Amino acid sequence: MIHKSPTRRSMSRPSYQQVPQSPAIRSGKLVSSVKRKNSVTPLSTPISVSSTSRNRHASPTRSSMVSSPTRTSSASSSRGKASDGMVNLDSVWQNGTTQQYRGTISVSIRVKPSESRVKNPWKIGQNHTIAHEDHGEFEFDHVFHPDSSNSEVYEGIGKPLIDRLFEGYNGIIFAYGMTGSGKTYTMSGTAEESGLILLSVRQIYDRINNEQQDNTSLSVKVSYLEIYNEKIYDLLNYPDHRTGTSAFAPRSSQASSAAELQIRDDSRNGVRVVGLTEQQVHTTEELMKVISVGNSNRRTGETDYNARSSRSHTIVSITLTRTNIIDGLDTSSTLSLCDLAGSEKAAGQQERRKEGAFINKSLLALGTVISKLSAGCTHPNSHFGTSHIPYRDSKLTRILQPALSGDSIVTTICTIDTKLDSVSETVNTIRFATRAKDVSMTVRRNEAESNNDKDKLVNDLKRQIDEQQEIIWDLRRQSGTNDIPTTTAHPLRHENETLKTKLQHCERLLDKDDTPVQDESFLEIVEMLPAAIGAVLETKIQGLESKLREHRAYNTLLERKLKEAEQRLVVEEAEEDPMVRELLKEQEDEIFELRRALTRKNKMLEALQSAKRLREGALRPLNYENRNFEASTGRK
Ligand SMILES: Nc1ncnc2c1ncn2[C@@H]1O[C@H](COP(=O)(O)OP(=O)(O)OP(=O)(O)O)[C@@H](O)[C@H]1O
Repeated sequence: MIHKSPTRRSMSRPSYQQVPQSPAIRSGKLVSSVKRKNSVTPLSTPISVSSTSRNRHASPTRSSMVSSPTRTSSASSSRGKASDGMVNLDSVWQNGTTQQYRGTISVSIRVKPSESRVKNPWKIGQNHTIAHEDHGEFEFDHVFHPDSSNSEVYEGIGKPLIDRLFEGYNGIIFAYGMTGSGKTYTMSGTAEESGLILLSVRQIYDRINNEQQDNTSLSVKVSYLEIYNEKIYDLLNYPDHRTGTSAFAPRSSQASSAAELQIRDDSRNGVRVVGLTEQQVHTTEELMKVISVGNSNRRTGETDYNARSSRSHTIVSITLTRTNIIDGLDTSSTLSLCDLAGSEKAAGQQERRKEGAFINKSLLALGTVISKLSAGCTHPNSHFGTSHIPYRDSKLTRILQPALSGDSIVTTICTIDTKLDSVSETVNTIRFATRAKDVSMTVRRNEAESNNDKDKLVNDLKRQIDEQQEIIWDLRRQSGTNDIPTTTAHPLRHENETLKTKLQHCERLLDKDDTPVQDESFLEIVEMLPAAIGAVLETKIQGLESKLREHRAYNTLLERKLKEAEQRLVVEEAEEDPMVRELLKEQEDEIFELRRALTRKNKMLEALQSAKRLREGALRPLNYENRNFEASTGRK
């Protein structure tokens, strides 16, 4: 049995009382890190409006969403905290002219009524706590009992956000929970009981009608989109949309007739869904009629837990613009109401299985983003650094990126079913809620902007587009093609890589003095260069080669001289030695003696030869006739 509060709570104002910490809260296995003493109750923050601010629209870059542990401690300091647990005004001031909202994501749990008579392991405490026998106790901004009405939920989480909307803040409420747990019931309601969307719209028009002043005009626009199987559709722009409440049209015919919309980065809003229609509406009835048309186009189907289950995530965005007729200044703020598709275990039907896979994937992406934000990944002083937040992992997180990055006050209503067979899904939802509660944010109020500001912005953007277009054309001209087909992009990239490696190799070769210029890679690169550069490079190389030759020749000369010098040195060194000197002297004497002996021998030889000639002359008379004959003929 679910433990109910003895008396139905009065919802005339949100209950933000300080709840004493029960020991059970700390002993639970899954204890929420949200401690009342540190908790900032965002939507109860009384913020007054400065009418003098003229800054431009708040952009996600100027706001931030950070992990609460570091933020809440300062936000909930005694200076900033009022006696009822609310945050005091001075904790939300950044400087004299600009207002900022500071707090954690507001997280509430709504428990679906159960008809089961079986003993229930869940216990609901006084407005803020819920406990499970095995999983422990958890604490949130609100825990709505099974008998709470949509009006009570609206009073608790919707109305404070409408107040912020009129102060110029963007706000988002998203319903999260397993299939059949009551998300659509909460957001859209039934014929008998209005949901948060209708109640919010009523409140918006009530305030518009009460606040219309002579010099201001308030206008409202609405858009309605759906994310189905990771594709975005405009629910207000279906070519064959049907009015009425029956949304059980064949899914395939709906899908084929609707145009898928794309998301683009946008300098002004962070992210933009291109082509999403916005309809101007003037009354509650008109707005609700538009939403009902959108609902008729929404995809629904039967799951094991819900006969009419929403198979897509939907976001209704209501933009309120306040225009000062005298000075033409506009202030716009947007309330987004988001009904997420429900998480579920594997479904039986193939179509449901496919949808379920997309739904679970995007919810997982949302869970990861929330986890990272709660871990303080965006906090500059955190040890997590500025880690990557995977917003791009799904269309849902991409669309929610600006809101989760700090451009909106975020409120989550997590619906749970306490049925026994849903325990694991419910615990998962509670886990998600716990992490979301740990995400704190600083949201800046949208400021007034004039038509002149807008014109300037438009002109700036147009100029940027023109400049970028020019750059694209230049690049295309340089590449010699108007378009590089994606099929050739990969090989080109590969070739580019190879050339880069070769070039590096060549650079290394050129670093060495004795590079053989015939190196294959080197020649290949030179050949590929434009003719003019190739010629210059070749001339340079030839010059280097000739210098190299000169250096080599000079080197040889120097080496020879060095060798000679070394030899001389050896001889000179030897001559210094007395023994060697003695030896040399002896040798010189010997040489002298030998030369003298040789001279003597030569003289002796000459004497002998002369003696021989004399002897021959002495013998000549015996051959007289022969000598006469030789004298008469001239022959010897
Ligand atoms: N708080 C509630 N009080 C009464 N009935 C409820 C409540 N919550 C849900 N229901 C009923 O439970 C059924 C399922 O609810 P609902 O369609 O809102 O679930 P859901 O979470 O949107 O599911 P899905 O993710 O499958 O779309 C509906 O018949 C709805 O009327």
